[in-house]
Amino acid sequence: MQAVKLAFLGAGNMSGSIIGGLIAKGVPTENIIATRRSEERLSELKSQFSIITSSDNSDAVAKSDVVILGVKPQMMQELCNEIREQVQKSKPLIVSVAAGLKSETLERWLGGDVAVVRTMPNTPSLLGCGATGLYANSKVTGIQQGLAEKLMQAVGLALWVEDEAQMDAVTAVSGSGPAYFFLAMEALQKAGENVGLSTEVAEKLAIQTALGAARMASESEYDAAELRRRVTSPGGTTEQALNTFNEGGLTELYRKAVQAAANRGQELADQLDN
Ligand SMILES: NC(=O)C1=CN([C@@H]2O[C@H](COP(=O)(O)OP(=O)(O)OC[C@H]3O[C@@H](n4cnc5c(N)ncnc54)[C@H](OP(=O)(O)O)[C@@H]3O)[C@@H](O)[C@H]2O)C=CC1
Ligand SMILES: O=C(O)[C@@H]1CCC=N1
Repeated sequence: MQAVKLAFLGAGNMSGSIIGGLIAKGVPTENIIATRRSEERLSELKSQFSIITSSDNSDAVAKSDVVILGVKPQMMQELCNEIREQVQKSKPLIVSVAAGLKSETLERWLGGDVAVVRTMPNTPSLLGCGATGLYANSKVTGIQQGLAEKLMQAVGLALWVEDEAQMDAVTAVSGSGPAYFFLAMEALQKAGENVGLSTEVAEKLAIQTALGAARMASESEYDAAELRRRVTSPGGTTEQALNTFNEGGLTELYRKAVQAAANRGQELADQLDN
């Protein structure tokens, strides 16, 4: 990754998280160009990361080996129109982080015969704790595939899917997933306040408990179900809480929520593909 020139087009929340994660891993800041339309936000990015910033997307493409498309799905066709000519000239590897949009659609918007890796990262990439699903179209060479994998591995876990349709499932589980856990922390904090804790104490306990549970699930030889059982004393306090979650249909609620997110990915693809 050290010598690879990277362009992040549309460097907002998601791309900013990847950029931060890459810099923390030692990727040279002079090899990273980030674009946005807002000059104010560009100077914020420059002062935050000391990277090269620009509002000229085509010029950023011309100077890069790998181009990360980081705009919202609804803005993607406009961006592709803007960079198509340069992409056809210099043929960089295109990496999309957009939800829903299929690699075939992106390739067509970019004029055809373009190597596209569709990815679905998440914002914990900022801390090197990301989780990214990747899918490569048929134009991606082995070397480019390795490059995309290294890029995402630098900021966390990177897993390839063989069937592009699974990218909507990845989006629904890990792309959107951090928000589910943030919501759980918010809810646990509020519930803690309800049983008498101060906001500050409830917040700290909720966050540390989430961190501890995630680390245990990740590092322990036991799976989450066994770890859960080990907290749950028969006739004890946890059992009462878990019974309440079960009565409220928490597992079914997760199923529905993840299904709704996956459906939305598909819907976005159908709406935007033209
Ligand atoms: N947020 C998340 O957790 C995740 C997001 N994603 C995907 O990442 C993509 C971006 O999401 P997110 O980072 O949240 O969105 P943001 O709005 O934070 O970032 C996108 C940025 O793109 C810039 N932009 C829009 N059009 C252009 C253009 N033509 N040229 C240059 N810059 C442009 C905008 O900045 P300005 O107005 O200054 O131009 C905008 O802030 C989406 O496709 C989403 O599906 C994927 C995984 C997780
Ligand atoms: O909410 C979204 O559409 C994007 C994709 C995954 C996370 N954020």
